[in-house]
Amino acid sequence: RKPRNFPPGPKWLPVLGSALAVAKLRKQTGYLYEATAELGRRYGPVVGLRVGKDRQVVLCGYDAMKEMLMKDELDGRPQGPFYETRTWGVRRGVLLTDEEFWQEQRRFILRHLREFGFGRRTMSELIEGEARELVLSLRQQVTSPSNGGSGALVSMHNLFGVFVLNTLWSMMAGIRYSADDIELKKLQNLLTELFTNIDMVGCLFSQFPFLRFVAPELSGYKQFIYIHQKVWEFLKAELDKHKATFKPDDARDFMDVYLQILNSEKKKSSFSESQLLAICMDLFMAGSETTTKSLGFGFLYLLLYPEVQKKAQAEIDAVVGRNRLPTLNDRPNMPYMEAIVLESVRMFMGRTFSIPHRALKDTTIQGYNIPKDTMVICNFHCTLMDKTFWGDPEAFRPERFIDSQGKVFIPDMYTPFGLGKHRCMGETLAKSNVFLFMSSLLQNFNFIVPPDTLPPTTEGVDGVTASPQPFEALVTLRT
Ligand code: HEM
Repeated sequence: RKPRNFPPGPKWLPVLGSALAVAKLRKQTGYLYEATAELGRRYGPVVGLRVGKDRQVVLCGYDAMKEMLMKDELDGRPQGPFYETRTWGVRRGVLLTDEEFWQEQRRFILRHLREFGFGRRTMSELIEGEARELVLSLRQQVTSPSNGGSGALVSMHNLFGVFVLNTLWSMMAGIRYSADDIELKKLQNLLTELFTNIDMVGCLFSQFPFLRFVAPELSGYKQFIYIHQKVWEFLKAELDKHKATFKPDDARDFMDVYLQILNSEKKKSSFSESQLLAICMDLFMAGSETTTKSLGFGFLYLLLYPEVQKKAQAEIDAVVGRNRLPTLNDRPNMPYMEAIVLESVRMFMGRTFSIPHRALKDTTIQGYNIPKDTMVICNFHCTLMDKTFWGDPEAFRPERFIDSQGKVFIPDMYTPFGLGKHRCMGETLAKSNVFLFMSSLLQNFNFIVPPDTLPPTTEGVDGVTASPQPFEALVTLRT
């Protein structure tokens, strides 16, 4: 039964709820974000759904999103097998936990990651180092005699993964992976596969939990467990190495600081070894896929909009020159590059949702009743790709973020990192990564659509977060 004054939406059928209506629209439009945006056009900016056991509210407008993100009683995260199985039966980590447990852990992570550079000068140096490695590795490919020294065909959508992860992992665990690390590559491929097969609102086995037992493979349960086990084993091996070399008075990275707390008598009950592994898993997942895909979409559009590439290169030449790589200190003087970063993230997040929230008690959004335990999620497509607001949302036009004085201007409607207390913890790191990786590459190389091939499609691959479809660029050295 629909609760009284619940947000409007498609009819609820027994057992399935509105699952069929959503699935039909998804088939027609190709994407879950498009399907729910269509429901927003039909029913208004607050759409009420039931998918299997889950009561879901999808927000399709800025006012509704802002109201939700700023309300404490909507700061919960969903519960159920999907959110518990990933950490072996109890919700742990920081991405999908709530209330006191989450507050304590979020505060601790932010405070201590800062000690190792997060948001500080050391972080810029780390990213600059990774950008340098990326440029060197691409230069080797481009100038390789096997390519006749005249450029190389480079697979762009997965070029950045390891370099992006290294900027976070150096602070978390003091580790820098090589771009050819087979184990890490395997793990990243598994994660990409997982992210393609589930949605931000869950998947078949989370909405119809009995399917775990009757159709473990078909419902995605088996794959979900397998991939989480692999990630867990990978992180556990790193933790074991840390424990073997741990010195109580000499914390080398975040893992060590956490181990210090675990060894101390004063530790609070939310701290445990499995919580440390869950934090690592959350940051691993939240930190690398998002930034990598923003870079992927960014370069895809730079291929499609060569004039944007030229304008960016002119700014880089004027501010940085060619004798050194860009640094974060150059950023205030490079509004066009900054605008390209904002536009790349818009193109990525405009194809996806926020992380789901949960009502901690009965409340309202835009006058509709939201009963306790309802899942509430923002459809960022409706704000970041809103035609009425942006005019030409499908176009890659960094100029939209530059005001008449040539300064960067960010409208309120631009909220790809969320708002309120759950706001993304990695916003500064992510934007700095995209800025330095893009500007360092554009300073040194030209990226064009390979001759005799069609330009890459802007159609993404649906999933938890959208990815660009695999595409290649012909990369040549700038002369
Ligand atoms: C372009 C890159 C990124 C985008 C667009 C992005 C976006 C978001 C969004 C929309 C949320 C959800 C806010 C909410 O639930 O209300 C979030 C949460 C989060 N992000 Fe990011 N993110 C990015 C990169 C990163 C990076 C690099 C990290 C690594 C430190 C990170 C760590 C997190 C964490 C831990 C949360 C959960 C925060 C909480 O619930 O308290 N993100 N992010």
